[in-house]
Amino acid sequence: MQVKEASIFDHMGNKIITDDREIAIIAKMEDPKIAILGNVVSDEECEALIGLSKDRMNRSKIGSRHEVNDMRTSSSTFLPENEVTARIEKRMAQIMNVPVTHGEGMHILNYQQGQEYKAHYDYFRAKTRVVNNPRISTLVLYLNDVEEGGETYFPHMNLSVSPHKGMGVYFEYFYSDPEINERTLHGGSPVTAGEKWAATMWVRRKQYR
Ligand SMILES: O=C(O)CCC(=O)C(=O)O
Ligand SMILES: [Fe+2]
Repeated sequence: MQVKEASIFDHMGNKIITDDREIAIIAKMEDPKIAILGNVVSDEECEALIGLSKDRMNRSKIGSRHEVNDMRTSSSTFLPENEVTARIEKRMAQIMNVPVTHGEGMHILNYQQGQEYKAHYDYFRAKTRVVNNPRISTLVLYLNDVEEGGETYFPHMNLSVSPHKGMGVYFEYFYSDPEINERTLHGGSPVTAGEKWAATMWVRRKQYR
């Protein structure tokens, strides 16, 4: 008998009620669970996060050697904790149904026209050693309306999520069936007009901070 694997994102109904905001569940799919969410952050919060990031952006680094790579041409920064980031991280943790201390913090991404993040996995695929505290889930928030392009796409799922200010996409990849995890391959399509601002929270299985 095929037993359906459990999701941590076990919200029922059309909305998620957090301490300070009602989040809309716009769409979801299973195996892997992917959910499109609305009303995650207010316009003011989006603008505050962009404002806090503007002077901190660095060319994104990826991988354990932290090399600049064509995989990710965007700029990014981890925001230090303050009142705004703490409030939003707490909300993101409630949406993701995990303790906030399991989150890596809020990672802000900026894509200028032509920039992209090629298809990748958010989980670590160490072949030589077991990962002690693996990543299990991701929530990407869109902080502005992108004129054209900049979708988050999942090539194995034939799914592409358009970036709209205040909305987000959740997905998880801790399934015991590796094939399900591999379906979370995703990327940020090139921005073809305008720019894109996004905030990512990656969550670990155990406490991280
Ligand atoms: O920018 C996006 O749409 C995707 C971002 C992403 O994949 C990540 O931050 O891990
Ligand atoms: Fe990612």
